[in-house]
Amino acid sequence: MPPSTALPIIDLSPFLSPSSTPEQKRAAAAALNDACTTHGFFYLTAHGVPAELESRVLALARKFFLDTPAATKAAIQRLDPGAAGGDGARGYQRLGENVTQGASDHHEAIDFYRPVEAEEAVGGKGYGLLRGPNLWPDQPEGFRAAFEEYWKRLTQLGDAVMKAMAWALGYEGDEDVILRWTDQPFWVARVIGYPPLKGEGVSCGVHTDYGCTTFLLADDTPGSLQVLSKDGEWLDADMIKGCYVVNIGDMVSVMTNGLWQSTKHRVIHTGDRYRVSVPFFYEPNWDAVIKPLEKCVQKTGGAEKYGEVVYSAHLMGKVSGNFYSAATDGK
Ligand SMILES: N=C(N)NCCCC[C@H](N)C(=O)O
Ligand SMILES: O=C(O)CCC(=O)C(=O)O
Ligand SMILES: [Fe+2]
Repeated sequence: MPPSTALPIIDLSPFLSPSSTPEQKRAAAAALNDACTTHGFFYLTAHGVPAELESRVLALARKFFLDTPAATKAAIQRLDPGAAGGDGARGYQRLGENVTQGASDHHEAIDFYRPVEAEEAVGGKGYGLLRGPNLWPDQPEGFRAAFEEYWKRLTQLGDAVMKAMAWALGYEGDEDVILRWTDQPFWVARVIGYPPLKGEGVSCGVHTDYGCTTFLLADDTPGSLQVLSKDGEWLDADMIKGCYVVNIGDMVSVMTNGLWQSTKHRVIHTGDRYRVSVPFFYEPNWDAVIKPLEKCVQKTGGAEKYGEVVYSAHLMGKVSGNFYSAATDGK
């Protein structure tokens, strides 16, 4: 079997449809449990997000990176917290500005987060980390409307997957034990452009995602995203038409007491095309205090392997180390 088909394809539509039976939900939840136990990565089919909307956001992302002037990108440049207009996290980041494991990533991107009531500006200038407004490009036409519509759909899909997780973990009659952590999900969305690597380097270094569930939509460039299997082998996770590549994040490792682990992955994009991807990260509430679920503790030997984790603290710890400082990198 070629490595690209090694990840399972699963259907969680019983959690999207109001007319499904408990049996259908149980079968879907069992497949999810399998996929999350074995890989932490899977393909999600029958997700109900319109293909037209998916093509539209991918095309707009490509246009933003390849067809807009440098000034359009500079106008929404990510700035360090405290700098005028900056919250350190939201906005455009130039090629090489994102850092993973101490090395520069060969991609450019715009990062967006769930909108929050902007904090008081720090010292009358900027915002605290992650507390500013999203920065929207004024081109291409229709960018904001399309992505807002897309993320609304993805938030609903994320809600459904959390329900499926609750069932899969034994909380069929008690979903709220988990859903209370995600009723105001502090989602993250990236719009990423990858010029091909020339020689050394990585497009995005090895990492795990931070929160609950990542839904990746990318163009059809093959052989870029790679997933580290439990036996230490890198598997290709190429896009399959009509499916998302889905993976679980660090907060799911905590909730499940390690029963399901967030899986390492990386992007190495060679070849001669410019690759575009638009991952949506469905995450816990900003102030969720995540801790191992009782039933998961029982299934994993009876001892808690993780203490309580405040999601915002985990996120800020990650984000604060993700960038070369815009103020000091001399550009
Ligand atoms: N919100 C999420 N999950 N973003 C993933 C970014 C991964 C790369 C980042 N430089 C890092 O080192 O984590
Ligand atoms: O672009 C991709 O294929 C994945 C990017 C990724 O892993 C991330 O941004 O967390
Ligand atoms: Fe990732």
